[in-house]
Amino acid sequence: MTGGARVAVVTGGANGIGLACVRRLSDDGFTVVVADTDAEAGVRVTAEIPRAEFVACDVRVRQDIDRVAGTALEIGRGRLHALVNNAGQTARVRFADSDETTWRRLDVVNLHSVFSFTHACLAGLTAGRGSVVSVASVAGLVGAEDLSAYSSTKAGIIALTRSLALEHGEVIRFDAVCPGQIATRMMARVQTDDDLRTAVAAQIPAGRLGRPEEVADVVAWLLSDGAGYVNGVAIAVDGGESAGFRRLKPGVALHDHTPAR
Ligand SMILES: NC(=O)C1=CN([C@@H]2O[C@H](COP(=O)(O)OP(=O)(O)OC[C@H]3O[C@@H](n4cnc5c(N)ncnc54)[C@H](O)[C@@H]3O)[C@@H](O)[C@H]2O)C=CC1
Ligand SMILES: O=Cc1ccc(S(=O)(=O)O)cc1
Repeated sequence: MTGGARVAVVTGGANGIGLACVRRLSDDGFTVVVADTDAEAGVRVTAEIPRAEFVACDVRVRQDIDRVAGTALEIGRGRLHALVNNAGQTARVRFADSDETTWRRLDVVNLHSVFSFTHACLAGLTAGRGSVVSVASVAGLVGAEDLSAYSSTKAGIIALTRSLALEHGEVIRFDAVCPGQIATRMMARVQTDDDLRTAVAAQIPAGRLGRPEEVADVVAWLLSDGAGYVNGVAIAVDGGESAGFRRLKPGVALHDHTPAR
């Protein structure tokens, strides 16, 4: 890169995984524009993290998105180097009990926002030969019981990522990360309920929930020159949870083993 600041935009960057990405990208020398609805946390981010600038933004609102893109392009003098589409919400509900409102909310916040933000930033990313990482989920790689609306939006993010990699691969790289169970407020119940946490940890080969910083490390790598030939991938960051079936209990196999004769 020649001259000027390297500029990144992180949506949902005021808390959780997004906040860890903002910290990490700031450490890597980026000026980071943080787009989030949480103004209280956003003000803290600006005060505490060098080169971080908060812009109040609801990712459902196109005018808000254009304001964020405008701020980033002003800082980067027309060039944008990184976009992290991270803002997301969840809804835990049986499919039979789910309703239009829930499906529309998750569709607009989780998936449509990736279209809107990427579209608003496309010219700047082209000028800056930038890269985009979108935060999907392992729930978008496999299914997830009681999370049908959520997992559908995350599968959509992965398909959109791959399609954009095909359309723009000579200039912009598009990748996705697929976190497993990460200790943020989205996972508040798992963190406060000891029995639940033990049960969840038993499903994960790593034996524990992930940390937001462990997702941010992979996001930062995907945005770096070290990943310059990586495009259109969806990387699970899940302690091995999506690798396959586990034993039900330590020492108890999933099936009886009948030795071959
Ligand atoms: N925590 C986990 O275990 C996992 C999280 N993810 C994904 O990671 C991303 C980040 O999640 P977490 O950090 O866990 O959640 P979080 O709830 O800690 O943080 C989400 C951030 O997004 C912001 N946000 C929500 N709706 C917004 C909107 N309409 N406009 C602007 N900002 C908005 C919130 O204010 C918050 O700052 C989400 O896309 C989530 O689906 C994926 C897999 C697992
Ligand atoms: O992406 C993984 C994920 C996200 C949310 C939830 S829940 O809504 O807290 O159950 C579970 C897994």
